[in-house]
Amino acid sequence: MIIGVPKEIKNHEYRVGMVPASVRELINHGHKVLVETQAGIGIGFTDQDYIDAGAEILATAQDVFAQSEMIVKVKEPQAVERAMLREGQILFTYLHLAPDLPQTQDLIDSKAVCIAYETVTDNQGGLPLLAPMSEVAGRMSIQAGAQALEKSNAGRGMLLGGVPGVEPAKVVVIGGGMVGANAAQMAVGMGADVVVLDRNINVLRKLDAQFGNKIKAIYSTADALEKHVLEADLVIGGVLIPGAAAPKLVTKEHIANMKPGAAIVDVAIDQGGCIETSKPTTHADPTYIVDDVVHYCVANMPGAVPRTSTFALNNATLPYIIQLANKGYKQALLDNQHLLNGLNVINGHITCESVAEALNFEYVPASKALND
Ligand SMILES: NC(=O)C1=CN([C@@H]2O[C@H](COP(=O)(O)OP(=O)(O)OC[C@H]3O[C@@H](n4cnc5c(N)ncnc54)[C@H](O)[C@@H]3O)[C@@H](O)[C@H]2O)C=CC1
Ligand SMILES: CC(=O)C(=O)O
Ligand SMILES: [Mg+2]
Repeated sequence: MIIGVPKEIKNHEYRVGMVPASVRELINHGHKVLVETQAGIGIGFTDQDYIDAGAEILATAQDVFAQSEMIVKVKEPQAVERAMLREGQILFTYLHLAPDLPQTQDLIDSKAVCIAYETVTDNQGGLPLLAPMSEVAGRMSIQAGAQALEKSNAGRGMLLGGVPGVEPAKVVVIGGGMVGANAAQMAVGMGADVVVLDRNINVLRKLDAQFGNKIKAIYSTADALEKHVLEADLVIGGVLIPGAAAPKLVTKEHIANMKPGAAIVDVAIDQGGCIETSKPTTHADPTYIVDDVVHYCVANMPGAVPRTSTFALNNATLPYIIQLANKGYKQALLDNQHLLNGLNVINGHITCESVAEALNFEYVPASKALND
């Protein structure tokens, strides 16, 4: 198969779909890899590194899209990239379609085969291609939140861990999954007072086993959420209903009643955000203020640490890229139900039920759409 790796074009996005070591694996399986010039330069990989791994370098994204049977990316395709997709071409990347009607409509119109990293599943009930970036974003959320709390950023002027004789900040993490557990780990390490809310009791049990009495793991009722959010200095939004738009758990009334200078980091912003006042921001201008509360809502947080993130992402995606390349999309999807769960759009049909529901499109089961 001919596999194409364009340079990412989202704001301050330096990750790349494949590192040279992944290219070498594909070449060893007998495939051809086309890489856009300078695609990896943001993390120190030169064109020569890709050539040494067996890739061919192309001058433009247009060339890569035109000549490749499968495009491997990191972030959702931007409008100019969507315009280059064609019928039957495989697109393997994050999509986050539920809050993004224009992208969804363009992918439907393209008739491409669009497989989303974030809805691929595994045997343990996890999301193996989302997990590594959730680890990164969860850990980063505490750094970002600590900065947002600084006075010069309009925060309350609090140090997360306090100092001897002065209370630490209260960090409230909503959603105790991959993002939430990693945020809690960092917040505990910095000496904050940490509460994690989740509505899955097994998740709360797991957190209890991991952290003991270093955190409070609380069942997430509307009551508990309101109490802890109003007491918080820093709120981390890390909930997910796979594929679906995030539920708006923190309302604009909550925000208005939070402490002046408190901060929120809405990591779930890529699925629309779990805070009513959230709107996506970029690394170039990551925060804004609503009712004296500092909002950080960057939708590609791992892009800030692209070296760590690209390797972590590639470690997870490579086996699936190889399956798709070796077998072709139809056989690879039919052979692996977990990869099939990643199929969001094919041949103009929406095959992810939660995306169809969020955007009012007809849902066509993947097994049916594959044979259309
Ligand atoms: N902004 C960014 O750069 C990044 C964003 N993310 C996003 O972060 C979000 C979280 O991802 P993961 O931690 O991997 O998901 P996960 O599935 O591991 O955890 C989500 C948790 O939310 C809980 N939850 C769902 N509804 C809830 C509710 N109403 N109240 C309390 N808890 C609830 C679930 O029980 C689950 O434990 C996703 O939207 C993901 O796409 C992930 C990586 C990077
Ligand atoms: C998951 C995601 O949105 C990211 O890594 O940018
Ligand atoms: Mg206020």
